[in-house]
Amino acid sequence: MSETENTQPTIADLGQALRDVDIELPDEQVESLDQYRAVLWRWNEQINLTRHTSLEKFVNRDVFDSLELAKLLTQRERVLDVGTGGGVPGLILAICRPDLKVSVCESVQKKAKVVEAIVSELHLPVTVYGCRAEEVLQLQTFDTLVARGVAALAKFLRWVEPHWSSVDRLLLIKGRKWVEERGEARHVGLLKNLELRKAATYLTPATDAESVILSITNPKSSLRRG
Ligand SMILES: C[S@@+](CC[C@H](N)C(=O)[O-])C[C@H]1O[C@@H](n2cnc3c(N)ncnc32)[C@H](O)[C@@H]1O
Repeated sequence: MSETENTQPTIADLGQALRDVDIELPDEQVESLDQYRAVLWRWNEQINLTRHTSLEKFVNRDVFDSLELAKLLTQRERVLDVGTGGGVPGLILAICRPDLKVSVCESVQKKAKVVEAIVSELHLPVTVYGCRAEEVLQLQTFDTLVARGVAALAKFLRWVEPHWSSVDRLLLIKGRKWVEERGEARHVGLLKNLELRKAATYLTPATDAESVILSITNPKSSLRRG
């Protein structure tokens, strides 16, 4: 049976879809992920939060990307997901890495309210900010900012530029255009005082599209780990 937006997958289906891409998670995390998927898809009928409305895309894109990020996060990091949309990667990180202190921000109020409702329904220990990341960084400090699909590198770096004292590093999920984006950011001098490295490269299951996770730090940031 092909999956469409109207099918109702079961938790057994999700467990199998995860195993198909070699993801093994404790049963309770699979259960929470499945609850998240169900609630997200329910809200998605009212407000556009995700285009990934098949189990395959949920696993191969959303869960897979989030777990690639999770591999780069150390125990108990304070993480801010910038532009979380429907909660990716922030809510998936909160489910699969309960040691992390996860916050998410979303500048579109309607979306942020839905994410708040999802967090509350799933009893996730996640702080939701219904505002722009730049505003959150005026109030709070974080070890790592994570983001997927939010802005081109130069734009993102402009947002963070005045706030490096509030953040230790950025971990940004990017597709194949990352080299072009790095060129643009370099061209306008935004990478001059920063260290950028490719922290991970992986192929998205089924499509085999290459993704990278860029790690960007500011050696002068007062939060830098020793
Ligand atoms: C394309 S969606 C990606 C959502 C999610 N990260 C994902 O990968 O499915 C980008 C989201 O970032 C939000 N956004 C854009 N700029 C932002 C900012 N400066 N601070 C917080 N959210 C922002 C948008 O409202 C939008 O919901």
